[in-house]
Amino acid sequence: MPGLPLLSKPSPSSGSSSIPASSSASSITSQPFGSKSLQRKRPVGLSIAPSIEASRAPPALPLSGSTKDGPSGLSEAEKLRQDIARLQLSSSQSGGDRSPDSGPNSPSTSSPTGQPLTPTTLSHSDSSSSAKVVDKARKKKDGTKKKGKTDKDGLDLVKDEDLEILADLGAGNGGSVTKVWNKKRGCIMARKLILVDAKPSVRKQILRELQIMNDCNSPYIVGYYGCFLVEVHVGVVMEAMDAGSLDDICRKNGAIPINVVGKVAEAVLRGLMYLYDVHRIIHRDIKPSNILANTKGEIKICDFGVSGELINSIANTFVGTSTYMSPERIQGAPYTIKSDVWSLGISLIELATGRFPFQDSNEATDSEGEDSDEEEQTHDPDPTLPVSFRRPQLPEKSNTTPKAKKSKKAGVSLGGGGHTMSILDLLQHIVNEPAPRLVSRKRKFPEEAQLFVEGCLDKDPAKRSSPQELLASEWITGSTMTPADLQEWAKSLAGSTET
Ligand SMILES: Nc1ncnc2c1ncn2[C@@H]1O[C@H](COP(=O)(O)OP(=O)(O)OP(=O)(O)O)[C@@H](O)[C@H]1O
Repeated sequence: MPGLPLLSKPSPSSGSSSIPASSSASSITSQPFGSKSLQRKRPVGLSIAPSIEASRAPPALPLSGSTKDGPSGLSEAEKLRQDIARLQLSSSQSGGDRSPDSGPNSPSTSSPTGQPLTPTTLSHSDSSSSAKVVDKARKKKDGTKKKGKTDKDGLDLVKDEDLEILADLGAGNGGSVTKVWNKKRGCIMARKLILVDAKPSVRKQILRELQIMNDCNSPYIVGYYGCFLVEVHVGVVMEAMDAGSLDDICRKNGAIPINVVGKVAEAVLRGLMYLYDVHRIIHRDIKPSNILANTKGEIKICDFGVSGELINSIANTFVGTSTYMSPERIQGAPYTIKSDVWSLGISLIELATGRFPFQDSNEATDSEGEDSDEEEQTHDPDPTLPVSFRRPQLPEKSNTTPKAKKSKKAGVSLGGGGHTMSILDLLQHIVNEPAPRLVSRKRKFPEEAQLFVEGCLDKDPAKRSSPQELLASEWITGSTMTPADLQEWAKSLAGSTET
């Protein structure tokens, strides 16, 4: 971004705006990413958008603590209540697409004991079916009337009192996710509870996510069934993906087979293209924890909290900063769909090798699953290149682990606080050093897969492959993996939530 101040690592006493007031020298040196190699070789001349720092979220202000503001005299909490009510209404009006047996976004139709209630078929790997879905969604956007059930009987309005809690599924920066049984519909769903911050910017972000989820209908996007307010939380009810997120899968099972990773790549690209073509949005937070799988063999993306609308753009603000972020995003250049392509490339290396690519090969941990490559070297093996950076250890993730812990292990989010310097170091590395590659000392990856990842990770976004080009690549078109194979893989995973 032109005119940005250069970012050098300031000392705590420098008074630079790059360092939060609470940072201390010890907190800087104790950061997990603060590798020796970095201290030896400090990149110079790097410009990182100052808004990365601005993205560090202030503490949440609960609804009850909100004050009246604005000319309307309504408190932010009241505005949120009204917005949620409007969204509930629009969800129920589009309820025909959300009944349990209504296609790609159908919820998991097993009883809590695992007995299937309504069998569904797998169709997403068929590209023509994807085109039809895009077409359908486009018509929907154009105002074509939807078929199906309306909310006459209130069936489609998901209410908290209809949900029986079965198990914890995980926790993120935004809230916790629980597996629930919808007594009224007789099916399993996932409920995410987000602590409401009454600040307008946060309210806007939550509503943006809900609106996007509400508008989406794609086999590559996690289905959405409704939202409601519960005390100081917004409850979001969505499709339960019973094999969990890919970061969990990787953590429990080690590296994912490369042919499955190819299918992950295809599903994510189709999801991104759906968002872009139909809704004019870019995801902006592609990473393994936002890619979910189920035992039907489906792979879908979720988490639109930081998705940016291309029209009426908020695209130059930094939100959702993470280590999956592309070099141009780190430097404050405008977001494009190619930034998501970069994040996909980094995610694919992580899934295929079982390790985050920016990790010092000497510091691999044994907590990455038995299949992980302890001797992994995902960077160019040329010894003259700088040593890559260490990712913090990945302890076994408990479903009840608070996000604070998860942030610490992953060290990926500036929003979590406490990792600012180390992550800035990593961001500098991403900008200044060669991109990682899909290589392994232990495994031989197909050349087509390596070329695909190389296409994702060109540091110049103009030269980076587009989703269309990637979908047409040999790795994707030449895949021999069938939907049944994918289903078999998903069913074989340890820890699927319905076993
Ligand atoms: N629809 C779902 N079905 C099954 N599991 C889910 C679902 N949504 C989320 N999860 C699980 O809950 C975890 C937390 O999800 P959440 O979206 O709150 O945060 P995250 O994506 O892990 O992290 P961040 O907040 O940094 O994006 C996920 O990692 C995943 O394991």
